[in-house]
Amino acid sequence: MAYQTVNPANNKLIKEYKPHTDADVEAALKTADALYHSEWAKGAIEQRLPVLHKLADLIDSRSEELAKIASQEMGKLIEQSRGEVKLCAQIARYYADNAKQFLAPVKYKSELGDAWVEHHPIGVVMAVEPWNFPFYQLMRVLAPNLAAGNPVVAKHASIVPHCAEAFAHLVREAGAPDGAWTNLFISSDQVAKIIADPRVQGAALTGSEKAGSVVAAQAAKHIKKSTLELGGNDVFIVLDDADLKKAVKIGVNARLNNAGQVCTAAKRFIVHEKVADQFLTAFTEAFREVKIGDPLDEKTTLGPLSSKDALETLTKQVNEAVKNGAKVHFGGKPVEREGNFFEPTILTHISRENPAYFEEFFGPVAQFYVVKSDDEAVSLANDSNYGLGGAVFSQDIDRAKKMASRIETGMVYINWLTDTAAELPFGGVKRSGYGRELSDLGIKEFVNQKLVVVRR
Ligand SMILES: NC(=O)C1=CN([C@@H]2O[C@H](COP(=O)(O)OP(=O)(O)OC[C@H]3O[C@@H](n4cnc5c(N)ncnc54)[C@H](O)[C@@H]3O)[C@@H](O)[C@H]2O)C=CC1
Ligand SMILES: CCCCCC(=O)O
Repeated sequence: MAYQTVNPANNKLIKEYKPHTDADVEAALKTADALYHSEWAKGAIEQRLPVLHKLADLIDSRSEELAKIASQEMGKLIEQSRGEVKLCAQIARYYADNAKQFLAPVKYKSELGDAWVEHHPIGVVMAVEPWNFPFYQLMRVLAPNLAAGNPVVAKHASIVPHCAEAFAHLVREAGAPDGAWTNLFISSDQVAKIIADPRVQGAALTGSEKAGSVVAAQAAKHIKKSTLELGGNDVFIVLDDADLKKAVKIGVNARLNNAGQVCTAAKRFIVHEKVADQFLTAFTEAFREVKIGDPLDEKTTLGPLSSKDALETLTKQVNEAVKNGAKVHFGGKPVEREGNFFEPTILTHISRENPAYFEEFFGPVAQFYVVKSDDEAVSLANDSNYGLGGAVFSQDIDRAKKMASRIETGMVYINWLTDTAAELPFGGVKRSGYGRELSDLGIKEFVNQKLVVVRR
């Protein structure tokens, strides 16, 4: 796979990056493994945390430059890229401030004696990351593992090499030793070899089910732990007592943010029949007002998809959905202009026999369903192979909480879109993957939770 920066707003090639050789990979593993066996990784956590504080400060001081790199490389609106960069600094600071407490020994009451669990790094971790949040996806792995003492070798998506390199430079400039984070422009086969290498103890992947299944199988084959953050087909449920104006505003953002290329984007809009027409009218009006354009233009509200492939995939999916009976209520096709732009789209009348019913649309395409009851909303929500996030809108919080508990996903937001924050666990169930990133849960995914007992 060629590592290239191509501007998705005009498909102009900006830069090609030289792939890393097997010798480069060996050198990276050697350095990372040596670091793991050093005092820096195995010793007191206090020596590692200042790097995260410094990294956060560096990111803040270069936020505009970093935001531009992301927008130019994968098409995210410049304001949303600024938000992503800010979030990365927050994640770095969060672990700098909290990791020591998260990894402190935990006492256990036992007849056997004084007992406690210590938390130790396990070794080099392989990170395989996607293009949709080109900095956030890297920081989600770096911050907890650097705090814990696990060196990371990272393979980023081939369409965001500039982001990958900029991130690696920032980590080094923040004072991280050689081997703490190594970016590798490598192939899938080289990833497989790294995962098989005895110096590597775990694999973290965010991306498609296909990639997740392959990487997790490789890790399992070598008895190594993996975490998977995969696709989603998240619901956005609007009950008959919802604040409709709020639900529409948040719903539009939940579908169109990052041109809809978010694993936790609202994808299936499930609306109570009593308010369905009102909601759909307002939702459609909001889609009509979208301003399609260059993501670097502050006035743009819908940018391009990340690549030509992504546009082709989405176009095929929508055409297939219509062929199988879905109705295009709004939009429905690529925009006639240079770049990878797709119209904000609303599909209705999707029957369970339509393959689209079970598919994730990784773009600005909303599926719209009408239900008669809460039970029907829940069973429709759970009739999915995915289980990542979801949102419930109702002014009766108890009613919404009951529904949230019944939805089979890893995250549910009430009267808000499925969001993310350093202090909140992120992850799903079913074919959306397993494991959690961020929060106190994320830092324990790749540590040895070692029991020590002193016999009285
Ligand atoms: N959960 C999430 O946050 C994301 C999910 N996705 C899902 O992935 C789909 C396609 O997006 P892509 O970025 O193309 O995802 P992808 O799964 O193809 O790529 C994600 C990462 O995995 C790597 N990869 C792919 N196949 C691999 C293999 N066999 N061995 C090792 N590494 C491999 C890619 O190079 C990239 O670094 C989207 O439609 C969406 O469903 C994409 C981005 C983010
Ligand atoms: C703002 C939500 C971040 C989701 C990251 C993802 O698509 O994996």
